[in-house]
Amino acid sequence: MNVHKLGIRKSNQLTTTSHMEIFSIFPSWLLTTILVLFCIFLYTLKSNSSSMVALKLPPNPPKLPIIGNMHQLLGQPRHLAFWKLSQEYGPIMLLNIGSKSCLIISSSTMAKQVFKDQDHILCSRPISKTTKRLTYNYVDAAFSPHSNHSKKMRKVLVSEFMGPKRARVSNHVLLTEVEIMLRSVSLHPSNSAINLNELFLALVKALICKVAFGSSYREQPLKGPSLEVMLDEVMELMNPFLGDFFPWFGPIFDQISGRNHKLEKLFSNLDAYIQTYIDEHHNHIGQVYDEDKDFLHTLLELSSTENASGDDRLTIGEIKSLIVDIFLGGIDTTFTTTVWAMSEIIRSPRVMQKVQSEIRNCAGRKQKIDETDVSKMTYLKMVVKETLRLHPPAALLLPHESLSHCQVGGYDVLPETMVIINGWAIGRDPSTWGKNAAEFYPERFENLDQVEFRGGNYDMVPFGGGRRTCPAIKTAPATIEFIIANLLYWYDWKIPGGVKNEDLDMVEEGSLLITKKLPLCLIPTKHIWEG
Ligand code: HEM
Repeated sequence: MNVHKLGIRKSNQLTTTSHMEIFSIFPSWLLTTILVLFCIFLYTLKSNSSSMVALKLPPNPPKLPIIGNMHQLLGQPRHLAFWKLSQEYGPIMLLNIGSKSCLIISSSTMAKQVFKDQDHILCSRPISKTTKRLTYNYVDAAFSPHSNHSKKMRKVLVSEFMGPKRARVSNHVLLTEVEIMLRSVSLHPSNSAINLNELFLALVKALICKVAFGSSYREQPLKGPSLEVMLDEVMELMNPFLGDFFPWFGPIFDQISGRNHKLEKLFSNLDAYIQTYIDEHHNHIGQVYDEDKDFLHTLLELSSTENASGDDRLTIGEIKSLIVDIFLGGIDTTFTTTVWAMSEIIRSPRVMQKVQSEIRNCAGRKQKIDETDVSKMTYLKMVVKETLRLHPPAALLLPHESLSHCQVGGYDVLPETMVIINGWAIGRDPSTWGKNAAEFYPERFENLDQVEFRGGNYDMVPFGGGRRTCPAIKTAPATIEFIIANLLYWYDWKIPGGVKNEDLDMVEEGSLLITKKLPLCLIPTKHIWEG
């Protein structure tokens, strides 16, 4: 009994002592803090798990462990794979590709919510190994995640490359390059086909580079690969690296497969290409009149302490990244659309006849067509619009990314979700465009004045939308109209080999940029005016 009592007492004593010891080691305020923090932790855990339960995520096709939905995208162009899935799962879907969640948008209603209602949240860009490297670690305008810096760079690009200051030069360069193109057509052996892909690529490349580098631009670089070779490599490397989606094992495969090495080599070639122009411009910068300054001159001025201060001053990396932006954003998109436009026109004798007579009537008999003539060519504008509806060169635009949690179409979208807008599917949606959605029919725009590239309804989105809209939304169509107007004014065109117009091959190729698989080769005949 005593022993028992003693035992109890002893154990009580022990307990009391150990409490005392704890209190002596940890002061009471610390223990209280730990207790409060623990309660907050439990509460957060509970509220997180209850909000997880309450989340309403978009429809998600069945997925496999580790790779997620990747197997559903293999072996076909991505815009087609997404479109097929959307037929089953709807205009908003959530796919998992490795570690990334991707929201796939396939209707104008959903696109409107992304570009308008939630634009402030869905305006960022996902990071990837290729874009990070080619943009000098995201100091550019086009591919950087949303930030004050990316906004600043977009402003510089828009005002200095596309703004009114540069418009005069751009127009002059366009006129000159179109003349060069027409001369090369006139020198072509008669009755033989011209490869219009080559013709348009040379024109657009010269146009962008002459506005960027001025008269120092050379068609072939002094050393290293040509710009078009580098652009082809960019397109290949823009396809995601495994490491972008599978951070645990992907980087090893990227290393073994040689993709990392390819990217490094491409970057160093592209960097050297731009550096040559920077060196040349540095050598002459004091000797150039204001009116002769090209884009690169202006950027270099903005990098000097005399002309810019603090945050406004550009670094050499920032300058190079803006040049990369206009190369990647401007050349292939414009030249590919011109090829599609000319292909659709030649395929339909009705459209050809109508657009050609408009062009010839509006311009009348003259030596040169100018911008004012083209501004009157309403049917030609519809033809270019219809081309961009059916063949948006960037079928999936550029991916966006969510900055924080938001809702689209009543579904929850979590932070850091990649948002892919299927511009190709939106432009061909029969619920918007009717039964003849897949047909090339420019007249559909006659009564649809409100369907602008960036109209209120997002029925077609070849230039994207919201704050990341393509800054060339007005200038690029005007350039294409001008090229087509000139080709059709001076020449009549036919397909070689007796192929019927409607049988012209229109097979698509590519995943980021959807090009015509076979080059467009046509025979020109100089137009003879009657009387
Ligand atoms: C037919 C020609 C063109 C088409 C169809 C086109 C299409 C696009 C598309 C779909 C985007 C992504 C928009 C988004 O994320 O929502 C984009 C962005 C961009 N484009 Fe274009 N583009 C064309 C011509 C050009 C040209 C000529 C340039 C410059 C010389 C250019 C520069 C850019 C830039 C800098 C961006 C990034 C804008 C940003 O993220 O803020 N594009 N373009």
